[in-house]
Amino acid sequence: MIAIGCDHGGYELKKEIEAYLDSRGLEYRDYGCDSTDSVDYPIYARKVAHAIVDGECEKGILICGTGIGISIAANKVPGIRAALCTDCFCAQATREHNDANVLALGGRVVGPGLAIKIVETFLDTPFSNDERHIRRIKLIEEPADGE
Ligand SMILES: O=C(CO)[C@H](O)[C@H](O)[C@H](O)COP(=O)(O)O
Repeated sequence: MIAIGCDHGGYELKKEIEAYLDSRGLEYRDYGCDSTDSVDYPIYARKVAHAIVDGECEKGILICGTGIGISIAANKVPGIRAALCTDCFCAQATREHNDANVLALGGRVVGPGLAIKIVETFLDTPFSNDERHIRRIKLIEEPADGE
């Protein structure tokens, strides 16, 4: 299950991404917002982040105007690794290296065609399970003694 959320700056792109997920038969839960009326992105970032850390969803997609504010807010929730991506190289790398569990996008930055390729890459790329990447991800949550 994929958790998806946005603010008003990401609403239109969210609907495009949902149509793509529907076309692939991928299940998702929409945590809002529900229109282009102005709202506050941290609320939706937290809803999606908690859906993941509480185990309701495996991955999340968050969209605001730039993707910046909503990714900063999501990354405040322990266990969330939200990656703001503007290209497919970063989407692939953040899955392989960071085991990112949230993709953040800017609805005012990337067009729907590129955004959907980024979503596809993010969802279809597995974590590498490489020892060095596992070690670094653990260090994000639990810094080593003396740091
Ligand atoms: O938080 C953001 C920037 O980091 C998002 O892009 C928001 O969508 C943006 O700030 C909203 O701006 P608005 O002028 O209130 O539409």
